[in-house]
Amino acid sequence: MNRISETDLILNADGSVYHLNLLPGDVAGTVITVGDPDRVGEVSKYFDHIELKKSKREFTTHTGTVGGKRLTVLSTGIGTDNIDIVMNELDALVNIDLSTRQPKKEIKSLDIVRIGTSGAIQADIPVDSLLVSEMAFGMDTLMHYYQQRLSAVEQQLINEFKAALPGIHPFTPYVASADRSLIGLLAKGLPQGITISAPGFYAPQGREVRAKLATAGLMEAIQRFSLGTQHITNLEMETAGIYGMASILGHRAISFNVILANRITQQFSMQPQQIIDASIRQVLERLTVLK
Ligand SMILES: O=P(O)(O)O[C@H]1O[C@H](CO)[C@@H](O)[C@H]1O
Ligand SMILES: O=c1cc[nH]c(=O)[nH]1
Repeated sequence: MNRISETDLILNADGSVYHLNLLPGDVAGTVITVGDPDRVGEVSKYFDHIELKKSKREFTTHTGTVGGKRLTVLSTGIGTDNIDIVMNELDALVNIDLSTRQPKKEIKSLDIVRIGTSGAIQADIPVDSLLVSEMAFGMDTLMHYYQQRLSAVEQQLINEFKAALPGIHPFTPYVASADRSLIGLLAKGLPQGITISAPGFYAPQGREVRAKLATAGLMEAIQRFSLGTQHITNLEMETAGIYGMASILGHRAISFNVILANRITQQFSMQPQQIIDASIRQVLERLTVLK
């Protein structure tokens, strides 16, 4: 195997990975990702013990333990361009020998659990509820730059999307899925859906403030889209990238969406911080089943 060069994988002077600023021992086998750096402390305040706090740019990391289980919570910032960095650098921390710059013989699989906020696009999904992304459409371009092997269902989803929105959506999205075993372990009793990870918060999620939307009817067409009985349930900005990168690198990923807005009923949560806090507690409780 070729040595990975100094410009393909950049390390800081202390040997830490370039953006996350972390060393291999800093990361637990289960990593909770959140978008907002301020949410990292909102998760780690429930840790019994915090062993590490590091920060660089939008990437804040706390590692500690809850009930004897070691956990890392890490902020990704907004968008899948950051997810490209987070997933590659997390993977390098566990699967590349940073001194020899060679991939390790035994490849390790991380459990990556996103706790993010999201807007629902079906009227019957209540504001303040928690929803798990079973699959996700990436409306950005990240996974088009990687070799991605699609399952039959993922390919069908792309085909159906192209057929249902001809000339309405400007390009073909990519699709990626949650890890089935994590869905089985962590999602019991929660609604599941198909998430759209959008490359922006405003027009890419159908919001018109002053700048005009290029395509009338795009959000309505997305809302109507179905694969059998499944619909697109919600919009956010990272899940498809996390699922796509986890799948090609051999990690398990699952994304929990705290529904703060319903775009159809035009409601926004009256108590977002309390709802996010309750969701964090619920997800931490669910994580106790992981080894
Ligand atoms: O609450 P987080 O995790 O940041 O997630 C959602 O909120 C941000 C937009 O406000 C985007 O990152 C979107 O995915
Ligand atoms: O509507 C929403 C709410 C949270 N995050 C998003 O990306 N969209």
